[in-house]
Amino acid sequence: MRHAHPVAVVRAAEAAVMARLPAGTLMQRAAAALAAVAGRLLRRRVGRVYGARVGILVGSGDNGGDALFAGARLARAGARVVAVPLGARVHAGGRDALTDAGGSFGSAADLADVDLVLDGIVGIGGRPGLRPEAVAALRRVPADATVVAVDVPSGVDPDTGEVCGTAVRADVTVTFGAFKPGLLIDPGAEHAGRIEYVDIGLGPFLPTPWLTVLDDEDLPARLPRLARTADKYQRGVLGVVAGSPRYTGAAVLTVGGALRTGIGMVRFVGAAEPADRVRARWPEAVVTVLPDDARDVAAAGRVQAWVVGPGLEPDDVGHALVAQVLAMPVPVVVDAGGLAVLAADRSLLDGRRAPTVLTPHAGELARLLRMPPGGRRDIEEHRLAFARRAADEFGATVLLKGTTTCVASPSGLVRVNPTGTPVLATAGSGDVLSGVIGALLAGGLSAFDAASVGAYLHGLAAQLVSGPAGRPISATDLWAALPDAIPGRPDSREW
Ligand SMILES: NC(=O)C1=CN([C@@H]2O[C@H](COP(=O)(O)OP(=O)(O)OC[C@H]3O[C@@H](n4cnc5c(N)ncnc54)[C@H](O)[C@@H]3O)[C@@H](O)[C@H]2O)[C@@H](O)CC1
Ligand SMILES: Nc1ncnc2c1ncn2[C@@H]1O[C@H](COP(=O)(O)OP(=O)(O)O)[C@@H](O)[C@H]1O
Ligand SMILES: [K+]
Repeated sequence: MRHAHPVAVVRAAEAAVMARLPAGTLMQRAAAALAAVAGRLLRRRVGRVYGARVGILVGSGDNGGDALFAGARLARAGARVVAVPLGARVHAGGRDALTDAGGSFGSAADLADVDLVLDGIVGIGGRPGLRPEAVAALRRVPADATVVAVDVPSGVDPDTGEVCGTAVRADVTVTFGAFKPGLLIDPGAEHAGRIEYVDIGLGPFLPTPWLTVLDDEDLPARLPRLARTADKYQRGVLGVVAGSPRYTGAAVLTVGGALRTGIGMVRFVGAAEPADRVRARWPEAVVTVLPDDARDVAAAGRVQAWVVGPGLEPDDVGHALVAQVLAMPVPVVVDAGGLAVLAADRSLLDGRRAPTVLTPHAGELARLLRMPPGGRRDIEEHRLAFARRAADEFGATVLLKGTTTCVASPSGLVRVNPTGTPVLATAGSGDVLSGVIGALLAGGLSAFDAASVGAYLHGLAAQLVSGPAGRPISATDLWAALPDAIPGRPDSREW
């Protein structure tokens, strides 16, 4: 699992480590690692470091210092290094090291033929937005040069991933001591490129993180345990209230997502038209057709969790369905039409004790939070903050969909999903996701694990089926890929 820490926490840890070490030690650790990564990239690009051309964009702080010391190491290895100062000052030690090693200082015009650029404009001390001279220098960097951001791509807010105006777009970001939230969340994540984490010894001084990213190896221990003696009820039963005469496909997609994640049983409850479709596609689902007034969802039988909302119309019938489901003392995933019902009547969450997972995209969250026009954009630019705010306000786990899916718990924890891919931006893929999360909830996972593991598996399934070239997929393709996305490790699953 990867952890991220905000700037204030990183600074405090750095101060604690620096108090125990000779001055400059941390910067030398950072610069050595940075030079190693840059050297590797140069060898891949031009075959060697000797004679390669390196540009350094140097701001006035320690971020520029890191870049200059790394540049000195590259110059000693024979690279032709030119530094372009962009601030009022230049880190004095770094400046001397570079010139002693044979590097030079120049202007933005000297960047015209560089193979690789180190972005040392600003790091964790940067305020969002770059100054005009930095923007002008960036324009002089050849389009095909390899760009390596030092600690953070300059212009990206390290705590939030926000970008205001121009920001560096890096191929690789070499980050020191801890991941910063802004490297993991779009738009910052997109600017960071591949992230190389460098351990500079802050670990013992960092607190328990509130922001984490799951990795493949975290999954087996976080999946429902499949006991050798399990029967279908012990594995878990999911109730699905989805679809309407107008949106029949959502019901089929959601049920498919749940069945393919692995579950004891799915009970589908809905109107005649989606019910017929579900029965036809998924004979294994147990289907209850509701009368037109949608009374008595609970009569369908006992379940360990519900999904309510995909393809539901937010009319009186939709309201009655969501109200009945949320009144039951089991975990519930609310998606799509269910979120529209909630946006109009937030009192449906009053008095709920069992866990609730809300799965809005930015537009749905803007309506849930009753934001003025433009709210959707605001959310997309501040994804982390809004996911946390919504989780706090609704007392629910909130999975904010989109380019970087963020899962926030009411206790303030966040997991950022690393497996998302834009091929998922296709109608119906969200319906499949709600089924996946529902199955994990019914299997006994906590709301936070079910939502974050669900997003992880959903993204991985999309990657598997679409392949490295990002071939287009449709939502039903995810069904076939889901079992392959779920790691089966006998030792962790009690076979
Ligand atoms: N503190 C430490 O122990 C370590 C810090 N390291 C490096 O030091 C960096 C932090 O250094 P600093 O605290 O000096 O801060 P930065 O170098 O990130 O930036 C601060 C300087 O940039 C200027 N600035 C801020 N926003 C700007 C903007 N939008 N456009 C142009 N200039 C802007 C400020 O006036 C200030 O002079 C880290 O990101 C990392 O690269 C590493 O050497 C590892 C150890
Ligand atoms: N650019 C993107 N990168 C990664 N994932 C994306 C992107 N755009 C959308 N997604 C994912 O695709 C799914 C779309 O869900 P949703 O908006 O509910 O669509 P629908 O309602 O049509 O099923 C979500 O899981 C979302 O996070
Ligand atoms: K930087």
